Amino acid sequence: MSKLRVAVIGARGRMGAEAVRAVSAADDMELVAALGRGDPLTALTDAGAEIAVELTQPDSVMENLEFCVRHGIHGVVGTTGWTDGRIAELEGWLAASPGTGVLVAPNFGIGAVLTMRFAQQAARFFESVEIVELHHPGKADAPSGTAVRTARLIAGARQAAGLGEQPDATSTALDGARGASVDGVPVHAVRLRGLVAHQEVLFGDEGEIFTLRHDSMNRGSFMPGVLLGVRRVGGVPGLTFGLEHFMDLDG
Ligand SMILES: NC(=O)C1=CN([C@@H]2O[C@H](COP(=O)(O)OP(=O)(O)OC[C@H]3O[C@@H](n4cnc5c(N)ncnc54)[C@H](OP(=O)(O)O)[C@@H]3O)[C@@H](O)[C@H]2O)C=CC1
Ligand SMILES: O=C(O)C1=N[C@H](C(=O)O)C[C@H](O)C1
Repeated sequence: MSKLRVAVIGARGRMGAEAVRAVSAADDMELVAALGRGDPLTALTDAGAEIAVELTQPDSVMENLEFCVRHGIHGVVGTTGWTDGRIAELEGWLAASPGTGVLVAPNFGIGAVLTMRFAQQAARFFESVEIVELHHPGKADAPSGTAVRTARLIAGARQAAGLGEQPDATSTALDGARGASVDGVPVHAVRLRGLVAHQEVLFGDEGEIFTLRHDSMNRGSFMPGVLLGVRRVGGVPGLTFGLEHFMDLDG
């Protein structure tokens, strides 16, 4: 069987370097290009890349994806900073390139995907919920893409269950003390040397606290998810948002 021809964009970064190692070590994949900042995107077509793993920064990802989609190169995207406007733009490019697939995964960690699913399930049972995400100080964005996605899933589940706003007497709070509100869910971002990527979701109700916590101790933790995305994305045209769609979570 022929190997999947894979490129990594952002190959010299923390995640990109790990992805280069993981793809190179996978028996069913061939690393055909490894691009850093300043390298021309035409290196992807020159190398005959079928799938590009995109691990750059929010200010670079759109240009890279537009090139990939227009050239029929499937994308496996870990880069964060996704807004409704950006998703609509990406969907527009995909509509003009039928057969091309892009996976955008806010988090490739299997445990992080499960945390999001369990948080969505738990949301309707608790009056209060807050998210604390904790990352290394080199992280460009705050709050994390994972925290934003988790908050939106929780908010959707609360709304579907008919829950109203959470009780919160903020009138005396110092600016920022209650975190950022993502669809009504407070999100707190910690940046601390020594951390990699961590998240806690705290649910509270009368007399009980329910906490979900996930810890990525190193970036190798994201690689099984990246490789799963690479193997699956070519068979799923259009946009897939979230690695859970490539996992049999209910099986
Ligand atoms: N979905 C997931 O599971 C995960 C997602 N992430 C996300 O992935 C992204 C990368 O994270 P991380 O590796 O820590 O960040 P880094 O800053 O370590 O790496 C990003 C790399 O991309 C390079 N780069 C920037 N623009 C371009 C471009 N146009 N073409 C090619 N290379 C480019 C940067 O170069 P330069 O240094 O010159 O700017 C840098 O080497 C972030 O958005 C982060 O949030 C991170 C971990 C897990
Ligand atoms: O920048 C990181 O490190 C991470 N970014 C992603 C995010 O913003 O959610 C995934 C993970 O948290 C690590």
